[in-house]
Amino acid sequence: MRVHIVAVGRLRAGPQKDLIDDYLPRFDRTGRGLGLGPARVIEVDDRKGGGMAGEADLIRRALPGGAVIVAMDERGRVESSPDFAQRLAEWRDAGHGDLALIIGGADGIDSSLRADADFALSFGKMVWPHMLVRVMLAEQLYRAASILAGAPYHRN
Ligand SMILES: C[S@@+](CC[C@H](N)C(=O)[O-])C[C@H]1O[C@@H](n2cnc3c(N)ncnc32)[C@H](O)[C@@H]1O
Repeated sequence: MRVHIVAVGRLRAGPQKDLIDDYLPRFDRTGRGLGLGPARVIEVDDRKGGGMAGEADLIRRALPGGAVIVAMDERGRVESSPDFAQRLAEWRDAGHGDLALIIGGADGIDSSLRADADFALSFGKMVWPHMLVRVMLAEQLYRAASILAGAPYHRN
């Protein structure tokens, strides 16, 4: 199952990009034997100032057809890392070829797009900066693959 992190804004070179460039290849390597990956980041940038609706349009166009759609949303469901790993495995086992995880911009994800998502995943009730959510998601994907592979990265 290919993984697409669809995110608003451009991430410049720096520590956050370095972490993503570390975690996603680790996810790819660990997930390869599990039918997970590769993972990539698709950045969308609404330069025309269309607000959340404009961003939602760009995001919709970037979504692979038939993908499971997950909205990253502080109002969504909080899960343990093992539960998230199990959820990925269930989507994979159900035969889904693509998983898209959407991270909104400063104003969040347009309500119509949130309503269309198959699942809303929360990293807790606090609102995090979207660039940090990218890093956290990349790490949780790697952690999930490690859990499913029985690798020692995750310790309870
Ligand atoms: C700065 S936040 C925008 C928050 C905005 N107030 C809203 O109503 O969605 C940017 C994006 O980061 C992600 N995000 C921020 N905090 C999150 C959390 N606790 N759990 C999951 N995603 C989060 C969401 O995708 C959100 O759209």
